[in-house]
Amino acid sequence: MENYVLAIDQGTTSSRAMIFDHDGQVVSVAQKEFTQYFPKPGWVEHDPDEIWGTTLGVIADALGKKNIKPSQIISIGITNQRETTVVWDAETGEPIHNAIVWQDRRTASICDDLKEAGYEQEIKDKTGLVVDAYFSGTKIKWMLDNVEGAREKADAGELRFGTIDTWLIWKLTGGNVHVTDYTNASRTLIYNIKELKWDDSLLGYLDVPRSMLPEVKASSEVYGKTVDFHFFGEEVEIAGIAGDQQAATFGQVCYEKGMAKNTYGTGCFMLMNTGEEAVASENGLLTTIAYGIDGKVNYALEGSIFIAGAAIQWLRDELNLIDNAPDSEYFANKVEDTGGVYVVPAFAGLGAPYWDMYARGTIVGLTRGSSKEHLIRATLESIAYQTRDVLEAMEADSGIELKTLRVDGGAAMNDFLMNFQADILGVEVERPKVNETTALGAAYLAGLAVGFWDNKEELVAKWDRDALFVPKMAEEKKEKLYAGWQKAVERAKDWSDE
Ligand SMILES: Nc1ncnc2c1ncn2[C@@H]1O[C@H](COP(=O)(O)OP(=O)(O)O)[C@@H](O)[C@H]1O
Ligand SMILES: O=P(O)(O)OC[C@H](O)CO
Repeated sequence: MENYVLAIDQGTTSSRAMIFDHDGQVVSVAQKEFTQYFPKPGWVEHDPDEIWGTTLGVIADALGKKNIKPSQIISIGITNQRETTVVWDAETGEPIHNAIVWQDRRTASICDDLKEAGYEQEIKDKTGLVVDAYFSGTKIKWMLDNVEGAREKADAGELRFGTIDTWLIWKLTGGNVHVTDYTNASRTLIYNIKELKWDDSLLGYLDVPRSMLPEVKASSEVYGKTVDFHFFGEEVEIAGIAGDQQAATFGQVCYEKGMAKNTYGTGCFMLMNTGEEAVASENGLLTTIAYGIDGKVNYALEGSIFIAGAAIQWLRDELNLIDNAPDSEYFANKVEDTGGVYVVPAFAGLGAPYWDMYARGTIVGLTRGSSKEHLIRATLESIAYQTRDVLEAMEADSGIELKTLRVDGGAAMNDFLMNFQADILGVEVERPKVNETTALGAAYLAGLAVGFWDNKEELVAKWDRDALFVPKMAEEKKEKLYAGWQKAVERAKDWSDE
């Protein structure tokens, strides 16, 4: 009977299970959306139990659809929305609060306090991150300070913290294993990415007790086994962990220094492998761990864009301009251009390279003739412009001029967007046949750990191109359009005073 690797891809809006064969092809997939809670403007929460429930559900569905027995699953890889923070009671396993999601802005004032106290440079030097509400550290502090009794319990060693990988592994192993990997730890604001350890000074600044923290491991090794009860009678090894953007980098086989990928999902995240060197950014990017495998750690420069595909969901759900995301391509193609309209989707502030927690969404350039089609096209184009902002920073920081950008994720299926992306970057854009590179990367990590695949070279040979988008736009037009975008961004900055 054939063996497979199971990848669990726990994303911002849905949980997915994907089963891969030895060729790296998707054999079965199941997906379930879950509830997004917006208790106040700028706040975003998930229910950790619903995340767990949907995860178990999609595993069962993916197996059931193709009649695959759990005994055929050789190992499990986990990849996850990053930074999203869960704190639970070690004894009961009950979360003390909803998960605070990466997009949540409630801790902006904690970040301001850290900056005022003069910790910004030290935090950047140690963690590779900027001080922003995006990362887990301030979210942990908020929970300990605001949930009744939490601080006392944390001080007594009775609470556990985890990003979503850690939470799922805790549940899958029946509360036996409390781990994370380098990539997820590197998003917390409390982990020293050069010394590879939780940092006592940073923990002190945020009042986070060390007893809450998971053990940090490589991205590809056996962490533990599922308990029988949850995994339908089988104990299966959990053998891969990576944050979703790092997993996509691994699935896109960007193993060489200078290779980069951009994933167009809820947000948009470009990562460039910088090899074994942690390159400090001078231009508003993050330095992060790409993966840790075979006793070595590879670093990446990252440009994190908070809102990309989510802006298309906004067109669909809030403005009711389209019935589904792919329709955006149809409407965008009905007009020659946006008629001068720019949409800056700073719904959750602006991430790289601006890092403005107080920016908010803006539409500029409207005239009496502006139409639904113009607005839809401008929203799609905003994803490409944000990517150019990040690419410029990345080329400046790395000194590497990118020839080709590998793309993936839901919105990378939009050919209009990919053509415009190539045009506005002046760089070729290539899309692989397996667009689910996030899950694929997690599967590769889990498969390598148990010998299902031998080495990275074997994986490189499996990468196959679906489409190549070549830049065609005249230089002058490209730069004029981009200058308009930069002007629009200025209008979105520093808007909210909450
Ligand atoms: N054809 C499309 N054109 C534009 N956006 C799309 C298209 N298909 C999906 N999307 C957007 O991509 C996102 C889903 O991509 P996915 O990779 O599943 O994201 P995530 O893992 O963040 O949930 C949604 O925000 C959706 O609006
Ligand atoms: O769930 P995604 O794919 O939108 O990814 C979210 C990122 O990990 C946030 O850092």
